[in-house]
Amino acid sequence: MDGSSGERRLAGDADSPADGSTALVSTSRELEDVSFGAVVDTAADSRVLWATPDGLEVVGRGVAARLTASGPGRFDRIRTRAARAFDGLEHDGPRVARPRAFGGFSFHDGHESGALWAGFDAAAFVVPQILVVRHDEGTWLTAVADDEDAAADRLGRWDDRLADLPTMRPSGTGPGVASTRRTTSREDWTEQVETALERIDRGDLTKVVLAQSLSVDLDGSVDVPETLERLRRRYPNCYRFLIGHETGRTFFGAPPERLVAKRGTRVETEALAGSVPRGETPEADEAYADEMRDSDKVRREHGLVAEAIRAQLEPFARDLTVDDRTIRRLANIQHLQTPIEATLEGDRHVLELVEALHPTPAVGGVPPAAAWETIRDAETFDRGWYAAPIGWFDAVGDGEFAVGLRSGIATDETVTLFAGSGIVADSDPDEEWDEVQLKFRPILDELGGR
Ligand SMILES: C=C(O[C@H]1C=CC=C(C(=O)O)[C@@H]1O)C(=O)O
Repeated sequence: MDGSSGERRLAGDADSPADGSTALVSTSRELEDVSFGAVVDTAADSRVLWATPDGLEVVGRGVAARLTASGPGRFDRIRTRAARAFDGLEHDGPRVARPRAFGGFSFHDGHESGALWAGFDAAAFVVPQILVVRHDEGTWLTAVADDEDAAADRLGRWDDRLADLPTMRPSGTGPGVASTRRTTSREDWTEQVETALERIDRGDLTKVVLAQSLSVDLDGSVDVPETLERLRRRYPNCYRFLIGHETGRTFFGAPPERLVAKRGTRVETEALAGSVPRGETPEADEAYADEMRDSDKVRREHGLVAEAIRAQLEPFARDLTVDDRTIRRLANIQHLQTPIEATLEGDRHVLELVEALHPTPAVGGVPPAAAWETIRDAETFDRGWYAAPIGWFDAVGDGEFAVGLRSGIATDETVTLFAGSGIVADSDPDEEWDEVQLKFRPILDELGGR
């Protein structure tokens, strides 16, 4: 943080401004290029990185406003607090460089940030003091502060600071993996899957996504921005995110799955569920894809997700289109994907859609209550923010959220990874085990020092 102004904290149960302050002011300037990793690499303060497959990249530092909430009303409370934080906001710059609140939610609303997730509340967003945004419209630096002079001053100081940073930064190699520890043994996993299958057999449950975590001790410090840069090269059609907390913990990942994107009344989402590996040859690749398309089990698993998203979105929509299923190919895995688009009936905040959609049965299950109960009974680790909505929203309630998959939480020399898979009737515990291991690979490979 540059220390010239305090943060505005909007938390607790009172919805009055915490500091009685006036509106936020923001100002932008176009930049020559800058290395995004370099902007967030050594920060000990709050830092965020957000990048989408369509090429938007944003990094942020410091806290102009912090919004936190807990419990079942957390989506609503964040919205109320955001309205106060953004009330009267004056932005001098292009739309792409406007202030946005970045952050996310925990998977469960009853989340309490224990040791692993220290600093990560059940809902937490920051409006950064400094944003660097890159899109087709160029690269922009934005400063946010409590008044015009402070914003202009911050902009000037960061412009000078960025001029000293490299425009290219080597993406390096991973620190190397010293050892890994599982929270779920193979025996425990088999038992968890079999218990879920019994519930499915009894008719209490149709689908549940069970997960595992893998704790990785490294040979040296992890550089999360560098790791994300390497993930960008291997997984260019995935999101990338980093949420770095002052506690020194950083949640990061390269998820393939969009939860929702909203601009005005246009909404885009997708069902992404069903997985097979990549083949060694184009023929083997296609054979796996065919196997997935033809599998009754995968079709059921996927269909439940598409149907739940359609049903959740319908009450908000004037029209809604469920497109044809396609195969989504990532470097190490293939998924079944159904794009879903809608036009909203009226003016909505993206967080209303996030609340309606989370968790989709791609990460939760059907029916939701029985799936949540099964997850709580089965899992021996704290999901925290894994598989939960991660993204941003702006002053008018537009925004974009990914599902926090293919993710991990890092401290200096450890990273805890998370991955899961959908269990439906006919699931085989051994095949589901293999699928989970495949989903650990993207980050594990980049940590391994290949
Ligand atoms: C739960 C995860 O993946 C979800 C997304 C795509 C495919 C999935 C599957 O085939 O089970 C999962 O629903 C994860 O990556 O941890």
